[in-house]
Amino acid sequence: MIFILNKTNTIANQFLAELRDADIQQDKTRFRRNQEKLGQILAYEFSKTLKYEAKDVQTSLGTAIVNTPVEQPVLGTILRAGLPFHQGFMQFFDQSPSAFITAYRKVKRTGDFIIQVDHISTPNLDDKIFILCDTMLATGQSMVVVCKELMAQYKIKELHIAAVIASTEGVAHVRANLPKAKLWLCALDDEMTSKAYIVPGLGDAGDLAFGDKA
Ligand SMILES: O=P(O)(O)OC[C@H]1O[C@H](OP(=O)(O)OP(=O)(O)O)[C@H](O)[C@@H]1O
Ligand SMILES: O=c1cc[nH]c(=O)[nH]1
Repeated sequence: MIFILNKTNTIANQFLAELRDADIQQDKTRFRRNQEKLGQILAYEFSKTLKYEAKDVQTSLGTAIVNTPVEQPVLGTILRAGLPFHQGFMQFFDQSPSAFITAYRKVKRTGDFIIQVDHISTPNLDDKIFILCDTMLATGQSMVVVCKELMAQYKIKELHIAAVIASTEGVAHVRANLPKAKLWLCALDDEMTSKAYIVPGLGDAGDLAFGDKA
């Protein structure tokens, strides 16, 4: 299953346009805030797939019957670029626990890279619905390495992967290696540079949100 937000004309496209815009994205607060908004919107779309049960809510005048989710998903993100997008998910799933993973591209002398996972801090994911949020899904290698590491430790009930922008190559890599994962994207781009940056993409998500790395 793959859901792509910008296939439908909604206000989300304005946030996505601002996020990609090389001038507007110089405003770091707005850059992070637009990712939060897109995280909120995808969280809302995702929430339509949860199971709901009727709950009695006592108002000051009577009893309202409200359908509420049976369970909250566990959220997760890969530091550091994914933080604002994850924050958006957290604002809607505001009772969910979260997992944080440190992973980065370790470039070899040949120019190729491997994904180095340094640290995982997570609640128990056994029998949980888990949504891993990361801003960019470029080669898809970070997502696959991190998910495989978590799946080796836990029996995840449902795996969902959310990204603001994905490349077609990254989506193919995820599908080949994590066939049961469901994908939630804001946009899907066709190209990548030789250094595996998505084109047109938005540039370096981590640096734009938090500043250049030393
Ligand atoms: O699909 P992949 O090819 O594995 O690339 C995706 C990774 O790149 C981005 O992080 P970034 O490189 O901007 O790192 P940062 O969070 O440390 O800034 C993004 O948030 C992913 O974690
Ligand atoms: O396009 C890309 C690819 C990886 N990381 C980014 O920040 N941008």
